[in-house]
Amino acid sequence: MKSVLADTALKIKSMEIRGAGKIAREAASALKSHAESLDTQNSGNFLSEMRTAGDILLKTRPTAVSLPNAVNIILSGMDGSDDAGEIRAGIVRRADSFIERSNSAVRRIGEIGARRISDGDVVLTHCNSQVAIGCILEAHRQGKDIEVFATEVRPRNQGLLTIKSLSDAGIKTSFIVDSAARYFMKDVDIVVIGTDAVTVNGSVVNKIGTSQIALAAHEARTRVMVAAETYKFAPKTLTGELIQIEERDSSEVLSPEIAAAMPNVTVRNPAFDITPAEYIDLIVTEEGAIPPEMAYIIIKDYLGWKIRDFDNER
Ligand SMILES: O=P(O)(O)OC[C@H]1O[C@H](OP(=O)(O)O)[C@H](O)[C@@H]1O
Repeated sequence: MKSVLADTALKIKSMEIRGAGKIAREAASALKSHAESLDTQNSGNFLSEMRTAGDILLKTRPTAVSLPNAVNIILSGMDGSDDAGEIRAGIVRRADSFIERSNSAVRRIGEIGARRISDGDVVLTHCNSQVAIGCILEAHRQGKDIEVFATEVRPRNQGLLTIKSLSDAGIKTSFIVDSAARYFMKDVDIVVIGTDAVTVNGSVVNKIGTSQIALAAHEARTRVMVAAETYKFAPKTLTGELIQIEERDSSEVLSPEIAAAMPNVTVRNPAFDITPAEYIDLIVTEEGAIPPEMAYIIIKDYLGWKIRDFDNER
């Protein structure tokens, strides 16, 4: 039988488990199960098994920083004890607390973000972000009469998940192809999106196509609001490290049979792009709404990362 950890890693890689927040919570849960399943009493073996488990999860998808942040939160502090039982209990405690804090952050962001959506607004969203949709659903729940444009999100069509949630909630929704975003931007009051990573300079890494939408929004003077739990802020960008943009398999875009007939064609399939801070009005976190320029403060003062924390990684 496959272990929960191996199963979760596989599901994250294949995108059966997807969405930056969910990836982080499922990784936390898998680390907890793994810790509970290890029957070794030797603390050295226990630590090394857990570090290997963390590495397996980290190798699944490279962009969403919620994943390394979750792994780091759960595995940090393991070295403080030489009692395997105590280490296990610490991991279980931190995993439970991470999952609880994540769920409550999603709810809190929904409440804060909904205040920025007014009665009568037309909202555009891209991809399938639980937190971004949470803001839209909460605005609707408050009785605001809103309408949504939701993009298709080629090649994985996450837009289908989004329109299902919006439709189930009774929200009037227009489903559009990704390339129609600029065409409709004149009708949109606010773009509401999620993120996989926020860098120290306030850039937002999100599903491919986001930066084009933000550019069109900027041109049309339409506001862009990003919903982001604080564990989506990328500490290593403090050291100048860049976020790795995942490039997924070409078969997601073009079937191998069709591709085989065109040997001179290469499919490029980046899953994310980067939207600079100047195209973003506001980032809504569970700690409140902030301008993107405050990302540095979130990473350094709120999350408590210091540049010397990375000294031994040089
Ligand atoms: O955490 P939440 O807000 O749900 O999702 C955040 C982001 O994660 C998704 O990535 P993918 O579909 O896993 O590649 C999308 O880019 C989405 O905007």
